Amino acid sequence: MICFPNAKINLGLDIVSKRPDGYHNIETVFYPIPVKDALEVVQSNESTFIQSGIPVDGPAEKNLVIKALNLLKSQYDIPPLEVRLLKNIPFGAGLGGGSADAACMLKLINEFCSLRIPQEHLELMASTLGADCPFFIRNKPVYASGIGNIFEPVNLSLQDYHLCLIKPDISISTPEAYSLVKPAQPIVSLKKIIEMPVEEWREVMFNAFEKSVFAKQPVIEALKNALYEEGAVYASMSGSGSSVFGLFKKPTNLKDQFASCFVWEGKLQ
Ligand SMILES: C[C@](O)(CO)[C@H](O)COP(=O)(O)OP(=O)(O)OC[C@H]1O[C@@H](n2ccc(N)nc2=O)[C@H](O)[C@@H]1O
Ligand SMILES: Nc1ncnc2c1ncn2[C@@H]1O[C@H](COP(=O)(O)OP(=O)(O)OP(=O)(O)O)[C@@H](O)[C@H]1O
Repeated sequence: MICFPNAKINLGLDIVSKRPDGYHNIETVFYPIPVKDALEVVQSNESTFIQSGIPVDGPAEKNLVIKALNLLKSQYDIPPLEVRLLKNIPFGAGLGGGSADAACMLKLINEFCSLRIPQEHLELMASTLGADCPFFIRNKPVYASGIGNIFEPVNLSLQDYHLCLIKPDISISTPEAYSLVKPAQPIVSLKKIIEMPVEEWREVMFNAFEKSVFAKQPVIEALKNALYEEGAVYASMSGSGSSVFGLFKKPTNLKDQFASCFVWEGKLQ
């Protein structure tokens, strides 16, 4: 059985407060994007893990896919499986690729082994694997609060827009990015801002990580500015970086211009 874990972008992100557990309450809008890994499970005599594409550092048991499998194994009877992961989504990018893989693994095994775990329970299990993980169980545009795990539907479709996503050869550590931001209650909630026309987002919507990440890595800010110069209606860093994205009314062809970066261009769904 095979599935294709997709990445996300954050449309706006406020870091509202620091919690006693060290995490931060945030508000953001998650939007799924069609940049995808491939994840396959096959019944086997022994448990194996084969990883290809962009190499993920560390041993198999540290991979979020295997962490998700081991979490299920601790609660359910799962036969030995061969797991294959083809990694295309860059990490250290703010695209939630590892979380997407973990959430897809939970859903895949739920189906493959007919475990019948309800969605709410899958979301709870996912939240133990990472703050971004529960979103990928739903994988629909949502307004998120809490640590990014409390969801409300948003009436938002970007199907008419073309996405240009650029990840420079820089990785950002998520804990470090959080530690550099002073939390603040937003003046206007993102819940209201997201209802405005996309053309107005540039003036009112922002990602609270940008200021400190741009100060440390000015290249990322330069990429965002370049997207506006190319005609983006809205451009932003995603999550804690280092990727930036632009929403365009027309298809873009910027691969050659940013040849040293990972670039993905295509229509949103
Ligand atoms: C930046 C975002 O991608 C925005 O969607 C997420 O908030 C990050 O989510 P994630 O990578 O799944 O985060 P986790 O793997 O759970 O946490 C990594 C580290 O990030 C920090 N962290 C994460 C999420 C959050 N709401 N507050 C935090 O302070 C914590 O230091 C934590 O130890
Ligand atoms: N399946 C996986 N895919 C990607 N990274 C993984 C995976 N499993 C474990 N990791 C580890 O997670 C780290 C990447 O996490 P990180 O949070 O920086 O990346 P991200 O997927 O871009 O998400 P974020 O949106 O939180 O930035 C990698 O350095 C790697 O060691």
